[in-house]
Order: sequence, then C-alpha cells, then structure tokens
Amino acid sequence: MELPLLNMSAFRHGKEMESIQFSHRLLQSFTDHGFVKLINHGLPKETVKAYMKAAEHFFKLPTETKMKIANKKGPWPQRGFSWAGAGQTSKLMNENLVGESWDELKDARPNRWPSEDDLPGKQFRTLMEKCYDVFQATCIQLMEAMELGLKLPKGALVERCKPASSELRLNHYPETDLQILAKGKTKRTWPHTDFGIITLLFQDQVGGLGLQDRRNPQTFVPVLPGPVDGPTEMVVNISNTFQRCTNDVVRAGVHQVSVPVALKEKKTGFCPERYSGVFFFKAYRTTSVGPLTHFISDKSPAVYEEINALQYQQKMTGVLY
Ligand SMILES: O=C(O)CCC(=O)C(=O)O
Ligand SMILES: [Fe+2]
Repeated sequence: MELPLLNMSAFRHGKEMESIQFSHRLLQSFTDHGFVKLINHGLPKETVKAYMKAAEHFFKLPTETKMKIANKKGPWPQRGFSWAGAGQTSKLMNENLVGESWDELKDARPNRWPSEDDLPGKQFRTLMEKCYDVFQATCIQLMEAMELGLKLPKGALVERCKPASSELRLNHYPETDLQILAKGKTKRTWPHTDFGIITLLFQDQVGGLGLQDRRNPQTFVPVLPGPVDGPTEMVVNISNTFQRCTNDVVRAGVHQVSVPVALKEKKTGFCPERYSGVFFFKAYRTTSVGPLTHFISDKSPAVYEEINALQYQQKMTGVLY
C-alpha cells in the first residue's frame, strides 16, 4: 500500500476541472486510507520550518521552566505544557516514552505562553498565532474540496468549523533506547484516531509515523518524511468528527508513532529524539457533529446521535479520563 501524494495547487490555482479532479483524488485517498500527503498546500516553507524550529526551542527549555506553564489536570482540552505520560492517550502508554506537548487553543480557557524571559522575544507567540491562522485557512480549503468531492451543498462542512476552534500542538519525543521500543510493549504513540474533523501533521526527518493498513490491520505503513530539499509535505488525516458527520462514509485514519523503518533492524543504540507539529481542525463547540442528512437514508440510517461538538468532546473525554 502506498499513500498518495497529491498536489494541492491543482485545487488552489487550477481551472474548475482541475479542482474537481483534485477533490475526487482527495476523497479517494481519504476513503481508502483515512490519510493523504499534500504538497503545494499554500503553507510557506519558511513558516513550517520556523514552526518546527520553535518546537525545538521550546522543548529544550529546562523542565522547571516548562512546568511554569504546565497544563492543569482536568477535562480536555489541554492548555500549556504536558510532560511525558500526561497526554490524552497516556493511559495506554509507557510513562517515559511519550513526547512532551504544548497546546494552543483559541477558545474557552486562556492559553499558557512561555514568558518572554524564558523564551526571549515575542516571536514564539506571534509565530504560533500566525501558524494557527494559516493552518486554519488551509483546513477550510480542504473542507471546500471535500464538499465538492462528496457533492455536498456549499458550506455544509465549512460552516460547522466557524468560528475557528482548532488546536495547535507541538510534540517532542525524547531519545529512547531502541531495545525498549523493540520489545513492542511501548511506543512513542499508541495506535489512535484524532478527535477533530481533520488533522494536519508536519514531521521532522526522523520518521516513525505509521498508518494502519485497512486491508491488513496488524500492519502499519510508514508515512515517511518528505525530502529535505523538496516541497514541504503535509500529512492530513481524517479524524473522528469527520467520520461522524459522514455517517461512516469517510472513516478516521488510525495512526501511531514507533521505531523508524531505517532503525528497525538495529538491535542496540538509541532512537533519536523526534519533533512534530500537529493542527487539530475541529468543529465549533455549539455546532452539530451529527451525521449530515446527505448521508442518511433508509438503507443507511444514522449511526451516530445528534450532538454538538462540545458534547462530543466531553463524551470522548469521559472515555479517556
Ligand atoms: O508525532 C506524530 O507524528 C503524530 C502525533 C499524533 O498522532 C498526535 O499528536 O495526535
Ligand atoms: Fe494523532
């Protein structure tokens, strides 16, 4: 199985036929795999580079400094720094191997920013806010493409995601003994699906991201980092809310982070630290995340109850906490 790599400029700048063609290819990849890789997605290379670099700067701060903005335990969503083992899926993971994460959300609870004394200059916050806005805009375009691909009325998906309620996250997976990972009892991230509508994902050159092969669920297909000097590759996955809205027509992609393919045969040594940046594109709190009427018929009755995004989130948190 190979994950399609699509060129989004066909949708962004192409003629109508090209947009339609892109939308069909996008839908096909999402339907087949719950995943796609995109180039020419409109996100400037420098912005993505700076975003990943910011992750390094932040996570290299001393633990005490990061702990000043620790996420307060409680119901999801997170705010601020979460240490190894404290993430949403931590109950399933080895405490010591989970990455640190730092979350930025633009709704109810205030964000927790590193102070300027700790991470000098205003750049960090400004950059994160800029990234948030460009990632959000890209997700809206992807929703437009999906409306086209799924033959939905204009706005059917886009309107569920306004105003912006997405979540920006930086992940750091510390260097880990390969022998520990090889035992298979621990992973950097256990197989899971994300909560939101879709997720944008940027990874460094280390590798280790794997996507479940639907025809062969025991197998995780490596989603390799793109070439360093090539265009910036963006990985996109379908998340639970999208699956709900389409009444299981387009299902969420199960993924994990484990040993990079290049290191699979190595018995000793260390798996290098890894950074990734993710953007969880989510529906607005009070909008419905029930199945769209388009996907409901006598033959395919609604699989999911009619609830709003916040209720869904709370329901899911109840499961995980
Ligand atoms: O680090 C990665 O590549 C994946 C992270 C992930 O799946 C998540 O944060 O939900
Ligand atoms: Fe994920």
